[in-house]
Amino acid sequence: MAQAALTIDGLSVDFEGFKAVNGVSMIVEDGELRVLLGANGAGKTTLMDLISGKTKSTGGRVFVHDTEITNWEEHKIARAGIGRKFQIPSVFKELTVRRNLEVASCKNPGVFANLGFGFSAKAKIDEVLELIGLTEEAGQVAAYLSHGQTQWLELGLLITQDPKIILLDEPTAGMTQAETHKTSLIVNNLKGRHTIIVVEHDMAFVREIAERITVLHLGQVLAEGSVAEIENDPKVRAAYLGSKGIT
Ligand SMILES: Nc1ncnc2c1ncn2[C@@H]1O[C@H](COP(=O)(O)OP(=O)(O)OP(=O)(O)O)[C@@H](O)[C@H]1O
Repeated sequence: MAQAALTIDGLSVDFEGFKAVNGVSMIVEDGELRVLLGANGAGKTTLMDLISGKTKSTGGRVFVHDTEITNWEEHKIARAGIGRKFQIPSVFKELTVRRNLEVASCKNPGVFANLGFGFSAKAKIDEVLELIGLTEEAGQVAAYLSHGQTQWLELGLLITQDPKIILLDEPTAGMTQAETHKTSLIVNNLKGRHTIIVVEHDMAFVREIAERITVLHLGQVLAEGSVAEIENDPKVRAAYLGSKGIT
């Protein structure tokens, strides 16, 4: 049976009486890709903030595998294996794509020490370049990348650090249709290699990547299931975008 990578148990946060996340429980298995859906204000970003330690919870618990990380400091949670990609990229614009990945790999020498220096480190970076679809741009200075390419490089920086769990906040925000499609190919390639939680509004993208979806509504879990189950769930249709359902 698959092992739980992330266990969230009754997680809550109270902002001066307002419960933005209210008793959320969910289990994400090793290698699973989980999509978090919900209307504006449902609590998705706050839940990601609670998992990554940006916001401290007022109730409930979070575990990475068997380690409880509830309300640890953000950097300690990152070290425990939770990597988060924000919409605002943190790439070094003056460095090439490959150099950016090399710098990121130095932040986690353990991964590369295991592989040995030199050829193996290069091979690992080549593998990441391939995964994020930037092999041809390896020698290009990051400043000249398109918005989509910059986002993929940012994802590459995260992968290079080998987190146990990757949190992606709206990875296709601001992307063209073609870039969104390529992002779905990249995310699909990551399936099974990494445990990933994606917050996303774009249903066309969600249909391309989703296995299991958790729907949040008013800070609580409203439903959990496959794309088809979620799209046909009357509770979800009623709560999400009024009576029009998910579009
Ligand atoms: N620090 C805070 N103090 C008070 N209220 C907050 C705080 N952070 C978030 N909220 C409120 O909590 C609710 C959930 O917000 P959150 O940003 O998590 O929703 P979301 O599902 O990510 O929405 P969106 O899709 O619009 O990003 C909102 O009503 C928001 O105004």
